[in-house]
Amino acid sequence: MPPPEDVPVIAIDGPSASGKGTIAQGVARVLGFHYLDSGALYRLVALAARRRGIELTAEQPLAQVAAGLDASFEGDEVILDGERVTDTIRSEPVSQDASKVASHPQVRAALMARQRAFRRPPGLVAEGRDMGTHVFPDARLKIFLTASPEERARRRYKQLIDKGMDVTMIDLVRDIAERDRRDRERAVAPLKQADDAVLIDTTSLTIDEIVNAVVARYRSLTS
Ligand SMILES: Nc1ncnc2c1ncn2[C@@H]1O[C@H](COP(=O)(O)OP(=O)(O)OP(=O)(O)O)[C@@H](O)[C@H]1O
Ligand SMILES: Nc1ccn([C@H]2C[C@H](O)[C@@H](COP(=O)(O)O)O2)c(=O)n1
Repeated sequence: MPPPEDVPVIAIDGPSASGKGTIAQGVARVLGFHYLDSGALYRLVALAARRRGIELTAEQPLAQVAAGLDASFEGDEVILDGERVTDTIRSEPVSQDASKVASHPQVRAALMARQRAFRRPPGLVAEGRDMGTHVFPDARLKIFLTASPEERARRRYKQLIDKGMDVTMIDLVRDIAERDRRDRERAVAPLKQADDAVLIDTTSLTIDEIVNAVVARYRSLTS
């Protein structure tokens, strides 16, 4: 087994609904790499905390929840305390709660080793807000995805309606803006483009075009 630092990482960061998860999974599939959805971990902490009646301002109890999270990823399914929570963690209330718990430094610290453990041969595609800036600063390739706020709201609306969730465009535009502001303005590991990240505005690009562009750039670095 090579040391973790020898295992290549592609870090994909960006604001909500910019397409990070979709693109990261596509790139991982093409390259045969592992995939880390770091946002799911913050979502799981938020859901577990709510279920235990823990206030989202209570940093130390939240960090304990994060450190002891009984969660696993099985294919496309997310399991918490033995229960399938794949769709539950994607709801807008959990999205907002995840952004709140993620503002606590002790929660972020408690999740660090868990995220880094995903770095296994032959490689990892990791997506979130601080993959390139904090969790994998030595990533072989760093991508920062953006899209216009209107396009991101349209994508999220379609995604949640397709899952049968009851949402409105007006609420989504507000929720996305609020979450992005909180994620950008927090003191620790805020959402921001790493200095050495490649910026891709995905507003008018298809999923295939973006996946192909990221894979081509990665291969150009390694050939
Ligand atoms: N380039 C694109 N064109 C059209 N739809 C897209 C594109 N990229 C992603 N989508 C769709 O937008 C929705 C949101 O994408 P995704 O969940 O990957 O975003 P995300 O950045 O990971 O969001 P979050 O950080 O909030 O979890 C999905 O339904 C996805 O299929
Ligand atoms: N690396 C990460 C990933 C996620 N978060 C926080 C901030 C997000 O609003 C929330 C949910 O993430 P998503 O599933 O939308 O990617 O979790 C973070 O702070 N750092």
